[in-house]
Amino acid sequence: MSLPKEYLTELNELNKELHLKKPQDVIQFCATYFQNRLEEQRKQLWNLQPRAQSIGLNLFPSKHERIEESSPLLFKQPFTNDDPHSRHVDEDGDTQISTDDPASSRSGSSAPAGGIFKTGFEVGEENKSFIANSVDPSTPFQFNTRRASNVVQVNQQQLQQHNIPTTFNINRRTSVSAETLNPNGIKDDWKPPVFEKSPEQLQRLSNSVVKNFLFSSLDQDSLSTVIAALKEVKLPANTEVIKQGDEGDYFYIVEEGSVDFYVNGAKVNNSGPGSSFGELALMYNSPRAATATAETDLILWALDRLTFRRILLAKTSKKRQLYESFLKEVPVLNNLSLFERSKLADALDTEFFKPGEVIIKEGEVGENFYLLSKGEAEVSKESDGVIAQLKRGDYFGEVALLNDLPRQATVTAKTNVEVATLDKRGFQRLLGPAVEVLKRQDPTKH
Ligand SMILES: Nc1ncnc2c1ncn2[C@@H]1O[C@@H]2COP(=O)(O)O[C@H]2[C@H]1O
Ligand SMILES: Nc1ncnc2c1ncn2[C@@H]1O[C@@H]2COP(=O)(O)O[C@H]2[C@H]1O
Repeated sequence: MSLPKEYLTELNELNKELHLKKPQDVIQFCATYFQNRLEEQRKQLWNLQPRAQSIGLNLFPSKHERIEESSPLLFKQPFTNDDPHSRHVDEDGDTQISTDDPASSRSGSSAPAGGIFKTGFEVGEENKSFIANSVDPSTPFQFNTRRASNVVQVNQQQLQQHNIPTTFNINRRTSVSAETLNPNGIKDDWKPPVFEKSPEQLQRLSNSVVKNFLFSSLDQDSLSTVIAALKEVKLPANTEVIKQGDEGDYFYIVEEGSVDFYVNGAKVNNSGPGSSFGELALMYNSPRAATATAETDLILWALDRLTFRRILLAKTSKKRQLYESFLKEVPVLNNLSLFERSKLADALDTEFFKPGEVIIKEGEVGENFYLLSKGEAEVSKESDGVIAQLKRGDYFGEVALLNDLPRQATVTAKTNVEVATLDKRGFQRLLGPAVEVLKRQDPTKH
């Protein structure tokens, strides 16, 4: 009998990790590995809550929701007394299920978090009788909702339609502890991993990986931390390194070989030595945006999610963070994918203008495209006077670049103005589907 695909995926991932880390205590390793997977999944589920709510589901029933005697405990993690899925008795003696809202702090049990296996497999007396009741994950999907009558049947098609992964055991009650959802998703007692490296590996790292642009802005301490946390991964050609839709675990830098990227089965990209990939899911806590497959044998350096977020992301992608939310507000960029938007953010520069300053002058050669991020500006023509007003989220300077013409109008700051600028090359390469929209909306043709 063959196992369901999701099980095989989990086991393959574990296998990959075992090969990478070759732990001495295999059982402890597997236990910790699955504990971390579980936390990640719950977090992912939390991110899906808005989408689930849009189809009438609540993945996080209220913390104080009473258990109906007839309702079974939907998922059991039998390792700690502090199990967020367990029943516990609250001050006024009521039995409750703890489904802590991840946005609020951990509450309920006063027992210290046991942590997997730290308690020697203690199972709270209260919990024991429920373990047997855990729902078989192979049963049809059921979400428990907040409503009284309570169980909503959701078929796989509906989940897929709304892009909610069907791979996890949706039958369980989910909980994300506050610990896993602090702003960076980083535990306070977090310590970066350290992978010992031979002089030969260090030499290779200093010849190649450290030259990746992401490392250039790291101070010496951060650089040492990241280098220690990198682990070498050698993979044969045709290996799937990342699968579209999966959760993000590692960020990769290519030392040798080349990688193909596929979105919905179509090849969209290829990258070689010195490049990096796998950052999007880690930055945005989103599912993997593409499948990455080894075109040739590969030597990669992998950086775990937490070190990536805490060190690399914190120090290097200020610009992405700065522009991330603004770019979402720009109507003309609505159709850009997350990938396109973040590449665009990387390429933007910021310029400031005082009231009355000319940003673009009619008749001059056009070099930049502009997105107005702060303030107000006006467009005028010598022949017609003021013809348009611009505010946050508006763009200008596209006409000259699209048509290879001199500037068709003057743009002047009315207040203090901040603009994000994109040079001609970036304009041609990075605006993707937005270019068609810009052409359609050409103000000189209306
Ligand atoms: N066109 C593309 N769209 C999305 N991701 C891409 C593309 N080309 C390369 N990638 C990389 O593929 C990675 C897949 O995992 P992530 O979504 O974490 O990050 C993604 C990017 O680093
Ligand atoms: N009616 C208009 N005619 C010309 N340019 C306009 C008009 N309205 C807005 N603009 C913007 O003003 C910009 C001046 O520089 P560009 O010609 O490159 O691109 C132009 C447009 O982005």
